[in-house]
Amino acid sequence: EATIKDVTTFLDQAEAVRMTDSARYAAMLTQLHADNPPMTPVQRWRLRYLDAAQAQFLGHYAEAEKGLRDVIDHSGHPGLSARAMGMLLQNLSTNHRYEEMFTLAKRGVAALPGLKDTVARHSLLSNLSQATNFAGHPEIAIQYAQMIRTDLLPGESPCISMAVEMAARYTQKTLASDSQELARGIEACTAYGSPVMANMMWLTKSTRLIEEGDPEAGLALLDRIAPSVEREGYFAGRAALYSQRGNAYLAVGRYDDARKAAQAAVDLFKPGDLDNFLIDAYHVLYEVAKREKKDAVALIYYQKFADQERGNLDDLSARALAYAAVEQRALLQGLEADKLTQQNSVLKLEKDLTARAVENGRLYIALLLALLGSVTFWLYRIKRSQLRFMHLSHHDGLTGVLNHQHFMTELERSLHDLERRNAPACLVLLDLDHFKQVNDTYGHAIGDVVLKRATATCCQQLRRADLFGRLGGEEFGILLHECHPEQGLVIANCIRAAIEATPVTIDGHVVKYSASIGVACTMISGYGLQSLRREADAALYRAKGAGRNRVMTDLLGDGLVGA
Ligand SMILES: Nc1nc2c(ncn2[C@@H]2O[C@H](COP(=O)(O)OP(=O)(O)OP(=O)(O)O)[C@@H](O)[C@H]2O)c(=O)[nH]1
Repeated sequence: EATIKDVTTFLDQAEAVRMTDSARYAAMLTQLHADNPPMTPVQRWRLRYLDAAQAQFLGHYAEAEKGLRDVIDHSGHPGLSARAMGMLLQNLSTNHRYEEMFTLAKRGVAALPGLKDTVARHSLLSNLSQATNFAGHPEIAIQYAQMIRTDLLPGESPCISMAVEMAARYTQKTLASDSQELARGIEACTAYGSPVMANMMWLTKSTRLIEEGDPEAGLALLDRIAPSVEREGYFAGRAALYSQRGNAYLAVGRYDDARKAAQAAVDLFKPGDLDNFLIDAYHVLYEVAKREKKDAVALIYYQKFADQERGNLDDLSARALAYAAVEQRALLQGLEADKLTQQNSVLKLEKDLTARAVENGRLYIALLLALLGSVTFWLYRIKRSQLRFMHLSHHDGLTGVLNHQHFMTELERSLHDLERRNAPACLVLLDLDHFKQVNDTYGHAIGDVVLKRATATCCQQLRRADLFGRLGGEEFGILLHECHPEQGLVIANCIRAAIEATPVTIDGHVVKYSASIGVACTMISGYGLQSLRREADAALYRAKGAGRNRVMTDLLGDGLVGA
């Protein structure tokens, strides 16, 4: 043996002879393991697959299954995994694990569309074809087989597709021994160099010949292919060869040969095995024993034959049931998926609706808040303008103190209040002196400034509780709360002095001015508004008359304070 130079090439070569030269294939695998050259992960997975294939070929099913499942689940190589699936289908079928087999077949069908590797595709399709044929659906098996043929590249052999199609046609009972397709299939596989598959079709042909009533021709054919079947060592081929021979010998009356052939078939199997070929073999053994009048032996073989046939019938229905179960499950899963999608869309709709309701709710709240805000704002503005109007209607526009009307109203209210509490107060009337002259000399605008300044000066002398108002023109009124006449006189004089001491300076002009003040107090003139006002007016009049810039009161004895 030459040393392995390129592992991939070596693996390719091994795979190429797998179906055509079993012995060489086995030798190549042995060499690869012995040399153990360095390998890439993909090369290792290929070897794992090829080892599993060999284990399966030799009937070591558990070992084969382990390797194949490993490749399917862990190689991460779609082509290799598809081929492993195909081989595992055969494995499971041989071991009557039909539900697992059809479940795997479903997985294979699902993997088909994404499978670019044509070799892997064809391998998977051919195994799917065999699996469905086995399940009693040869019509679907034929379709899978034909899918391979329409997919063939120029120069590629139709051998495999023909072989699986012929198997399905046999199940369908639409195949005659002299069928053109069968002849073409045998031709294709012979040309392809696959004696294993050519032999299986030869065996189908011999079966049909015997069934059609020509056991001589069947026997001749079996004798012709026997060396090749033996050489290839394919288990199913040998079992078919021996049991067919048994049938043919029985049909031509060569009982001894028939018994030997049938026994050879039985010997291939282990006790407890169930197989189609065993039905035929035991049937032959029973018939031979019966014809040789060995009744006890015949009875034993009849029992075996009956067991096999019943087992086979059970197996047939088990396959059909398993197939149906897997189909049903797939259908159910589809329905479940549909239902889930529907439920999901309903849930989504509900979620959308809820979200929208929440959104709407939020919008309403926002609108309400905005409305409330604007109402509050408007209320505030209305209130503010109301207050402003009130202020405007109660105060003098130029000086900011109470206007005449409001001063009089407040004065009356205060006097009532003071009277009730028996508290003293003084009414002060103040009139700027010769104000006409100020206006005439400096103009009206400066007259206004003087009025404002005089007001501000007065305010500085007053307490919070005191009332201060402009009675008109340059005349002002002040109510001094909680104030005795002597106090009133002092405060009035302070105001007068402050006004005199605070001239207005405008554009370099110093505008001097003064005020005359009349004071009337409740302790002398009483709480009556009219009398108090009258007395204060009289005092003011007296102040003017006495030369202005002075304070006069209603005090008896006319105690006057001059400037
Ligand atoms: N600048 C200005 N002048 C005013 C205002 N209201 C009244 N007057 C003026 O105040 C002057 C009042 O003059 P009179 O009543 O003759 O008295 P007076 O000149 O102050 O003389 P006596 O009161 O006798 O000292 C008038 O010339 C009015 O036009 C005002 O709001 N602004």
